[in-house]
Amino acid sequence: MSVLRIGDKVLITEKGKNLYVKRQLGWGSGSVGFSAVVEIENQAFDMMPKRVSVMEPSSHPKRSAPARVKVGVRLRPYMNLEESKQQRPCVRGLNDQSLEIVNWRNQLETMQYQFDAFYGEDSTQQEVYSRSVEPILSHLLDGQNASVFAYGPTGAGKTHTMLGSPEQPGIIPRAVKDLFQMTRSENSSFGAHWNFKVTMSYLEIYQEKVLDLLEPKHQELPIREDKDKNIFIPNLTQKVITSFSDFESFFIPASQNRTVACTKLNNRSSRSHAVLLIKVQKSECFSPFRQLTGKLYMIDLAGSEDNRRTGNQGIRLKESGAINSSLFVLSKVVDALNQGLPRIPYRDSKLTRLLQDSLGGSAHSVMITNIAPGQKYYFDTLTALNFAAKSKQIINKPFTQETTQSSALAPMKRHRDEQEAGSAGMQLKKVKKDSSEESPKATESSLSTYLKTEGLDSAVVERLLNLEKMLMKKGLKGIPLPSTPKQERLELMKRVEESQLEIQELKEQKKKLEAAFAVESNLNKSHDSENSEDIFQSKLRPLQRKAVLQRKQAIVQPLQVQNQNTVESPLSEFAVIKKERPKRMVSCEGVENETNWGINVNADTMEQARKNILNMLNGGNLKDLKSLQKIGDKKAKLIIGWRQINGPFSKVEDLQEIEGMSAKMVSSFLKVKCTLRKLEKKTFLKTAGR
Ligand SMILES: Nc1ncnc2c1ncn2[C@@H]1O[C@H](COP(=O)(O)OP(=O)(O)OP(=O)(O)O)[C@@H](O)[C@H]1O
Repeated sequence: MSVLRIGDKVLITEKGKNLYVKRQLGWGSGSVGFSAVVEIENQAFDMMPKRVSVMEPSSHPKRSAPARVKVGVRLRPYMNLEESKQQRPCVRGLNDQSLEIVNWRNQLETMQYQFDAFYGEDSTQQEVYSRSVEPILSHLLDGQNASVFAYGPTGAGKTHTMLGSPEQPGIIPRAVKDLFQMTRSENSSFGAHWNFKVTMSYLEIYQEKVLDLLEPKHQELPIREDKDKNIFIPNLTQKVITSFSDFESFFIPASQNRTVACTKLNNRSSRSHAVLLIKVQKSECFSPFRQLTGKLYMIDLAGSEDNRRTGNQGIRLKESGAINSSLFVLSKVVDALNQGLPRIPYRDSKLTRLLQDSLGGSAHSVMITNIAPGQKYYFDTLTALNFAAKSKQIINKPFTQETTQSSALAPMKRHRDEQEAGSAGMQLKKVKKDSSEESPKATESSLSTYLKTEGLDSAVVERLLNLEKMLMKKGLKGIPLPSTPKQERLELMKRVEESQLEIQELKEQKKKLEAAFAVESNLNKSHDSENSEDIFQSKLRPLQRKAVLQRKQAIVQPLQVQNQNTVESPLSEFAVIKKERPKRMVSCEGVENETNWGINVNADTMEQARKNILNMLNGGNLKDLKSLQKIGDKKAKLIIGWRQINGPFSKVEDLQEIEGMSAKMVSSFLKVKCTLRKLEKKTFLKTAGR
């Protein structure tokens, strides 16, 4: 291999495959060596995972050239004159790509670094933006991801670079403005060929918690990964924005939610990493109805902090610990990527998990490393420069996120997208729907919730009926189809059909049950009002008839009285008579007994009993009521409760209005069988004792 010079374009072909070359380079006195990627000439990534549309295989899968992480270094000016007079800067720019810093081991030497861009103290916001950021924005409209992040020690100018001020707007406002401009000009040059939908989300990672800045919630949000290894945050608020002023209306108040505090090194020091996500969805208006989705992450990292100098204590110290440890993991990730390790520790911190796509992932990434000029920042600056030098070796593998919709569904989906993008007044509702879109698996939440509860017996009828009502109201065609993959959509349709069948079956079952219930209650009435002979004419089977009879007899089975034809009850309301025809009885144990006794209740007695029971129902206390047969504590309380709400019972039948009181039970009161039994005992015992 021949000797290469910096900037040389290298292309080594091995068995028809292109490779790219890394080599060790040294600058200046040669005291520091670090590696740099000389150049990448590609076509070399044939083995890259091929993204296939989840809706329908795209006819034009697009792969992009591998893209190295681009690194720019920005040197902040001295912030006050005093400081600049007292200290000599420790860093010096050499040209628009390189700089040098004094070697602390040997004051006579400097260490030189080369990056994609170097921005000196006098650099403007516009310069940083147009050189480092603007070139990657076009990838978004091609359905690729991009990310820009500011890294560096506390107080070095990260927030200034990313956000800036109204007078000196930073990367974020400039990029958003340009994105809208780009969508407009794309349509003006190609006619209204594409429909654009732009959304934004904004979050912070504070003490290892992901928090929504657009709609702050109390709990942290989880980070998830879908089967295609895309990172997403379920339930993160997503706002549809149609203009830059729309963006500002959400972003400015949300920025106030970010955790900022005063430290010795910065009056407004960011205590969290802030991540702004802008998603651009581009849907083709005509066949083949392609849909391209590009995401732009703009990240203002919290600065690394040397707590001997920040003076941090208490909560500030805790925050600082979280910031430093996540930045430490970030540097481990970069090391692992550079060493080609099989395991990259993305999962070791929330920050690296979110940056997974930006470092070693699919995004076109730009890192702006901010450094400060003062001597007191020397070691922070050195650390930051070394991190930046390592990062620029990372190769990302961008791809185009393209799907093709079937022509039948595309206009429907487009219509829905247009509605969503067009009506600013619906933002809140949209957010909920849109946030779930972050997950390619998630579908319209209401429908999927419905499907999940489908199996529940108690709720199923009501839910199915609601669905049916909805279908009746709108008709299947009226329901906007969820933005799900085709297969999932077909499944949903199938389940709706099944649900309708189930509704039908349930309705039929309900009818049958109602009919059966009606028969049973008629039967009960007839049992209670007619004499036992009628039972034999009923539709009951012989064994059942026998059992009913026996039950009846068992209840009225008299006591120890024998050899008496009639015994007058001392209360004289009840006449206990001896039946002419002995009846056979089967006891519970199945032993046949014979008894001669039954009770006949005359009409007057019945009327009297009715009054007595009514009096007891209206005036009886808990204990009195419990003395009635089959009335336990619960039912007695219910009777008292009913009385308190509805006033006195006007007739004994009112009891049926109480839950658990059947017509049969009421009827048994009327026949006074239960009371009889108690009275009989007393009476006959007394009589027998006479
Ligand atoms: N290039 C610049 N030109 C003018 N002022 C700057 C520049 N860079 C930073 N500043 C100023 O320096 C101060 C610190 O900057 P900034 O808050 O952006 O630092 P930071 O790196 O975000 O700090 P932290 O990590 O603590 O949040 C601010 O007052 C900012 O306005």
